[in-house]
Amino acid sequence: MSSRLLSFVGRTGRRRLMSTAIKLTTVEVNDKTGIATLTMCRPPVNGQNLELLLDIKSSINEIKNNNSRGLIITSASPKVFSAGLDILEMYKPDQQRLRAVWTELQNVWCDLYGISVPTAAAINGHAPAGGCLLATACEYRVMVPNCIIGLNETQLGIIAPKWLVSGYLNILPKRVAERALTQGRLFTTDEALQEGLIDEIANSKEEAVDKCVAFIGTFAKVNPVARALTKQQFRADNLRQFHKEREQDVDDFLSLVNRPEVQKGIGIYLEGLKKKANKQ
Ligand SMILES: CCCCCCCCCCCC/C=C/CC(=O)SCCNC(=O)CCNC(=O)[C@H](O)C(C)(C)COP(=O)(O)OP(=O)(O)OC[C@H]1O[C@@H](n2cnc3c(N)ncnc32)[C@H](O)[C@@H]1OP(=O)(O)O
Repeated sequence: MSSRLLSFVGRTGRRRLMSTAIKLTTVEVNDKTGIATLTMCRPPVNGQNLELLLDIKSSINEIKNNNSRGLIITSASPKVFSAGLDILEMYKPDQQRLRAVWTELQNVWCDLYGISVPTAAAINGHAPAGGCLLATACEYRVMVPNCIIGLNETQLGIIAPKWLVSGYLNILPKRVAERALTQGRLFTTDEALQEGLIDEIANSKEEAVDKCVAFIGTFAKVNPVARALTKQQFRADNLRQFHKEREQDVDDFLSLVNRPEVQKGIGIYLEGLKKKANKQ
């Protein structure tokens, strides 16, 4: 939850500042289906800063505890599912906050990847890097046309750690994954469908959500405990490996981000993003 200062004029005519908590995610449970929709609401691109990651984690936990029959993750932004980590968190960073950001990204991934209920991503816009991470942690993906999805880290001169890649490897044949990762390839919606990175295309967010609901509905007659244990069996090795390496992974991330040449690269990358946005 992020807190913001709201200014208002009170009865005395004096301006007051009030700190309010603003949630960057919402959870809506459909009474009929019992399926929870987790929506990311951090405009313009759902950049994953510390507060968004904390809110995603708390929403996943809420869904774990409210007996929902499934989880759909989507975005309130009209064009972007999530642009991945908020690059501003990595530029001239506060060290403690940077550590917390990466730790919370890890937490979000392992909570979403490991949750027992069926999960699906209604990818209603672009999903590079950390956006792709969220989508590939789910069991099913439906995407709108003319968008991009993929792990582009090598294009940025950085290496995606093993746990970040493991969702990819669950979905894509090893050969396709290796090539895509070494190229830092971003797939168009059509390419993603062709390679199996997404399961279906939908013409709108609503249709994408409906298709996710239909996927989760395929488990209606399956014993939920048997389903959950089977899912766990498939995912346990990746999670075990992740828990072994997670602390080292945070240290590696910090030392990478703090390198002067990486800081310089991030600065240039941010400038490029801003220039591109200003041209539009
Ligand atoms: C050497 C450089 C490296 C940079 C990272 C180094 C980190 C090292 C650590 C290793 C860790 C490995 C794991 C990383 C996981 C990640 O998630 S890294 C994040 C990678 N994400 C991206 O590369 C996506 C960049 N964004 C885009 O490609 C596009 O914005 C979009 C396709 C998602 C959407 O396009 P569009 O709808 O046209 O919006 P824009 O006009 O581009 O953007 C609007 C607005 O948002 C700002 N913005 C976009 N993405 C980010 C972001 N990830 N973080 C922060 N801000 C972002 C963009 O600058 C615009 O802002 P203004 O309107 O100009 O203020």
